[in-house]
Order: sequence, then C-alpha cells, then structure tokens
Amino acid sequence: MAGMVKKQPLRVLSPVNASHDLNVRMHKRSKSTPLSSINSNKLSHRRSQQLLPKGDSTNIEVVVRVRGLLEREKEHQHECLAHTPVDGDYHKISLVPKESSAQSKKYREPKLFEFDRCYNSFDDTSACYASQFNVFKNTGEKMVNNTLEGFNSCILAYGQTGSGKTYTMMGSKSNPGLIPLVCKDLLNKLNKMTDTKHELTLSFFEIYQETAYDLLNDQKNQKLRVREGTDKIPFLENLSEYPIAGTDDAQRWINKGINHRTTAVTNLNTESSRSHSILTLKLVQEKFNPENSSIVKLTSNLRLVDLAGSEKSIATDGLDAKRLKEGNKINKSLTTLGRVLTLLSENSHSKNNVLIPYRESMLTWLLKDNIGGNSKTTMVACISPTDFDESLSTLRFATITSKICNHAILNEESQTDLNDVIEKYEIEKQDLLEHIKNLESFKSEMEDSVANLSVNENDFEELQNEISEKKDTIRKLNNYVSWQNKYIETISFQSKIKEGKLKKNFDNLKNAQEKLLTDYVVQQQKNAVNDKLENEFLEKLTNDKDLQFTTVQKIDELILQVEDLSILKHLNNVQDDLDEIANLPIMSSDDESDSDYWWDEKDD
Ligand SMILES: Nc1ncnc2c1ncn2[C@@H]1O[C@H](COP(=O)(O)OP(=O)(O)OP(=O)(O)O)[C@@H](O)[C@H]1O
Repeated sequence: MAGMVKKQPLRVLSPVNASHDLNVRMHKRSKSTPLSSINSNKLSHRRSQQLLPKGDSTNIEVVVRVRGLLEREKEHQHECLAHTPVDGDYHKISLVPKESSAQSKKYREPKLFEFDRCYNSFDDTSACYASQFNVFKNTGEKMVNNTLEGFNSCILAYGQTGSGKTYTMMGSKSNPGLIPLVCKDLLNKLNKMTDTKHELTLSFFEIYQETAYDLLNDQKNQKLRVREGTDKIPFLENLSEYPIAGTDDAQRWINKGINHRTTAVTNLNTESSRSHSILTLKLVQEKFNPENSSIVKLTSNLRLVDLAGSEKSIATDGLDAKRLKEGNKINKSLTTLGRVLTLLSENSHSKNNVLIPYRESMLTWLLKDNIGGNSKTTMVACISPTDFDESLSTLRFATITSKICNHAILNEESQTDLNDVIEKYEIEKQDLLEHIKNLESFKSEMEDSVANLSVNENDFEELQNEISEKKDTIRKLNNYVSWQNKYIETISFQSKIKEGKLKKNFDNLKNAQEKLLTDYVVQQQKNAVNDKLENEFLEKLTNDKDLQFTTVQKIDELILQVEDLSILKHLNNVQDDLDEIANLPIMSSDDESDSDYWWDEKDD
C-alpha cells in the first residue's frame, strides 16, 4: 500500500536500559528536562553518537474520571455514589456505598482517595467538572509537549466495562476525545516548528484474546508476532506504520482502525470494546544546532491505550459462550496487568527488585516500557457513578499504579562530526536539486499540455459538430423506423380491406356462376326435349309437304330469336371475370407508390 512503512523496533536511542530505570526510586514529581537545557557536546571531527542518559523520574500519573449518568440510569433514578469535593480540590474523590446495601458500619463508611486529578463529568455545576476538552487540556496536552521534547509518553484508560474509557479516549464526532485532540494539537505544533525537520507516523493495533492484530491492515485476521530487539524493547513484527501529514490523514487512519476494532453488545454497554487497542504516534525530529554545528535527532513515541473493560461475572449473566470466553480472557490479561503493576509499585519502594513477569500476557509485554520503564505515563481510571464495588476496585488498582515510578529518558542522538553534517546536508541539497529538476520538467510538461489543449480546441469543436451530426442522423433514422412501422401498419390494413372486398366479389361471382350453370343445365334439358320434339317433328315433316313449308318458316323465326338470347354470351363474360380474379398478383410493399412521403420526412 502506498505510503506504508513497516514498523521497526521501537528503538530507544539511549543505552540506558529498562532495568537501570527501574532502580531509580524517586517518588517526587519533577519537571521534565527542557530540550534547550541539554548540554551541547564539543564539536568533534569524528562521527560520534552522543547518547545522553538525561531523563526524568516520575511516578505514573493517575487521573480519575467519573462518567456522566446514562439515560437509563437517570430513568431508574440511580444514585450517584462518587463525589468530588465541593471546594474544588481536584485531588480528592470519595465513594459512598448505597445505604440499602450496607451491611456493617465499617462498610458504610465513605472511601476516600487522592490522585493527581479527579474529574467529575456528571455534574456540570461542580468545580471539578471536566468536559472532553478539559480532560485534553489537563492531561493530553502535557503528553503532546513531552513527545515534542523527545520523551516517550503514554495515556492508558482503565476501568470497568461501560465506565467511559472509549468515550474518554476516542469520544464522538461532536465531542472528540483524547486521541483526536492529541493528534490535532501535535500536528498544529509541528507545523509551527519551522526549524525542525520531522516525520510523524501512526500505527494502530488491538490485542484480542491474547493475539495482536493490525487495525490498519485490510486483512484484519492476520496475527502479529511480538519480537524483541537487541535493546530488549518488545515490538510487533510487520505492524504497519503510516506517515501523517495533517489531521485529515490522522482522522482517516483512526476511523479505519475504529471500524476494524472488535466490539460487541454486553449487559453493561451496547458497544463494548472486547479488545485492548493501542494507537502509537511515532515522532522523529531533526534539529540543527548552529552553536556546535551538530544535528540533534529526537525520537519519541506517544501511545494512547484504550483497555478492554474489566467484567464481573454477574454482569456477564445471560451472555453467550463467546462473550463469556472473551470476558474471561479480558479479565485474565487485566489480572496480569494488575500483578505486574503491583510488583512494579513494590519494586519502586523496596531495595530488592523482583523480576517482573511482563511476558505473562501480551498486553504487559507490549506495554513494558510504558508501565515500567522509559515513558511518562498517565492512567485515566474511569469509573461509573452508580457502581460502588467496581469503582472501588478501579480506584484501588489506580492507587497501586500511582506508586510506580518510571524513568523517562530523552531519546536523543547527537551527530557532531562537522564532515558528517556537511555530507548529510550535501545529500539533502542534491535530493532537493533533483526534486526541483523533476518539478521543472513536470512544469514544462504541463505547459506543453496546456499548449496542446489550445490546439485541441479545434479538434474539440470538430468533434462536437461530428457528435451533433451523428445525433441528427440517429434522429432521422428513428423517424425512418417509425415511418416504416406506420407504413407497414397502413399497407397491412389496406390489404385487409382489399382482401375483404375481393372475397365478397368472389362470393358474388361464384353464386352467379352457380346460378348460370343451373340455368344452363335446365336449358340443356329443355334443348333435349326440344331435340326430341324436333326429330318427331322432322319425321312428320318428311312426309308432310305443307308442314315442311310452315316449319321452315317457323325455324327461321326461332333462329332469329335464339340469336337474340344473350345467356351464353353473359356466361362467357362471367367466366372471363373469374379467370381474371384468379390471376390477380399478390400484394407487396413495393406495390405502394407513396414512398415519397416518408423519405421526405427522413430528409427533414
Ligand atoms: N463522561 C461521560 N459523559 C457522558 N456519557 C459518557 C461519558 N463517558 C461515557 N459515557 C457514555 O457511557 C457509555 C459507555 O461508555 P464507553 O463505551 O466509553 O465505556 P467503556 O468503558 O469504553 O466500555 P467497554 O469497556 O465495554 O468498551 C457510552 O454510551 C458513552 O457515551
């Protein structure tokens, strides 16, 4: 995929390793070492990598956020059991058990806790109320600044399912959470840094049932393997990293990751995250220090972690086997996290360092540096205002975490060899010149294209004329076809009429012929009688001279009468007519002579 970079080991550029960091037991919070105060190394003509174990030992910061009441909790008038002080002391929070559920006096007593900050998001009139933006301002922005200074940083959202972890980390479109606000702030600040060359990349993965998946890979089911580099820092092999140039880029990849994340409906949350998700912003910055002509390279990771919610088995009642199995796996990895954090906090207070079982779960293995090493880490402990037991357990977990001391080091590499610096800038200059050359040839190509465009204008006009001609031809052809249809209709109608007429004539003539034939037969019979009479008469005539004389006279008269008779003549005429009909030609479209009509129309 274009722009994709395969993830390299999360390399810490300082030789100070995690075990060394763990020996540092400082529980007092101290300010980060500002970048400007880093000692410049003496100019050297030999390439050297100045590895500066400068750092900052700080406890993991813990902030608590009590989420707002949900609609269904308001409807059922659930009591709010978490309280922040009315005087606005944002370090304190108390949990008060429900009166009805209290069994002993001791149990009924409010539980008081103190943390770095306690946000209340259920009562906007409270002095400790915090909107999404306030949470970013007080917690997220600090992490952006750490990252820019060259420190690894991490924000970790922990809490029971449905307590507001995803809301705090991701938020909604109208109320963006820490992840989008942090990305935006980091990009804004980077854009203003004109003296720094930087590269920001983003990766996003989830751990579902102890297996890591790349959330930015379309082949989502591809399992990722954890590897360790020579520096013993675990990383995911083949995890994709994408360069981020602006907020649109960041938003696009984040949305893609969210869509790939495993969620499900549970009893406590309609869209419960069933996996731990880890988004990493990796920043590499290079600055030129004119004082000693060195290049300072800073590498830092900002990790934003949304853990899957812990679940009581009672809250999973009625769920199917898959949800229960998921819940068990989630609880198991969170239990390992709890054990690792407890051991880390004990190590922070004791001289004997216990071996930390990071590898017992993929989550603790991959978060090794963030929870017990080179990172400035904040845990946001999310609690529901209505669930005393779960909130109490979360706050106890948060208390243990707050005792862990991390030693974040400045991930700085200094290149002070002047020749190397010159060589590096020379290479960059050559690259830029090459780029300019490419741009110039592109520009001249574009100019040619523009020139071609004007030449092509005529072609374009011709093409348009051709198209309109073609359109006209199509219109004419359509007319032609519709005329043909009409023509066929008309001639078939006419032929039907003609056929009808001819049939009628034929019938009439047939009747006439039959009648004439009948008349003819009758006449023949009459003729036969006449012949007989004539013979008898002739016999008599032969013997009778007077009769001969009168008969000759009568025959003459009769001949004259027969000649007058037109019956035979008429019969002959009828026969001629019938012959003529039988010989009539069959009609075809060619017989019609009105073709001029549609042709005129076609030419129209
Ligand atoms: N600060 C808040 N103010 C108002 N509503 C909130 C707040 N935090 C969370 N919510 C609401 O509470 C519900 C649960 O929140 P969310 O999904 O963030 O919990 P979660 O802890 O991530 O749960 P899971 O572990 O199951 O994923 C959501 O409907 C969310 O909108």
